[in-house]
Amino acid sequence: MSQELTVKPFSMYFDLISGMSNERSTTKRHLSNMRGMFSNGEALEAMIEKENSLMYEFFELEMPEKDGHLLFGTSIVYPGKVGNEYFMTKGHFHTILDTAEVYYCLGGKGYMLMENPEGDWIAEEMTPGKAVYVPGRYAHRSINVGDEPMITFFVFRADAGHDYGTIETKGYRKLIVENEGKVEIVDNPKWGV
Ligand SMILES: O=P(O)(O)OC[C@H]1O[C@](O)(CO)[C@@H](O)[C@@H]1O
Ligand SMILES: [Fe+2]
Repeated sequence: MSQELTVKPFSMYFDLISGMSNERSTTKRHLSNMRGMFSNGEALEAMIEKENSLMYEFFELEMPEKDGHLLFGTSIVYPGKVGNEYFMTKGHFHTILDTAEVYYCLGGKGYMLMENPEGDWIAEEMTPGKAVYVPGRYAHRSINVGDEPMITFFVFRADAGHDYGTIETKGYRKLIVENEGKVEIVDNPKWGV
């Protein structure tokens, strides 16, 4: 029997407020997993020394990595800042670059920051009820600019894969920072360096 026929219909419960499910455990990314991702590396190290707290967590279902399957789950980004930069996910391109993803915001306030290799970028605001379409070719990163956890539900092609290398080496073209109490999108001075 081919692999794709082995997945039976199933359902999974997610709490609408917390985004959590009691049916699985989450993948967790603590401050120490985010080394190299923030412009102020010293601020990050100082925070880690005090407490290596949780920055975000998400459900990673096990699905056959084959076209035709979809992978879904929730992601919870906690509030906070490293220096003046808001807590965020690492961000990634899909390994199969031309595969899209949908995010639906359940709670909190933030942005989906997207950019493609051609240099186009956009920061789409995420508030409860907002669905964001991330087209193929766009790297995507969730950024929490509020005081509450930012919770999203996501769906993407199960074989899309995660390419972290490009972001880890080049960074993002834009940063989302706090400046005098306001959210600002600024150029990343270290981009591509
Ligand atoms: O892969 P990152 O950038 O660490 O962010 C994790 C999020 O991205 C996803 O891979 C979905 O694109 C989720 O599994 C998770 O919510
Ligand atoms: Fe993705």
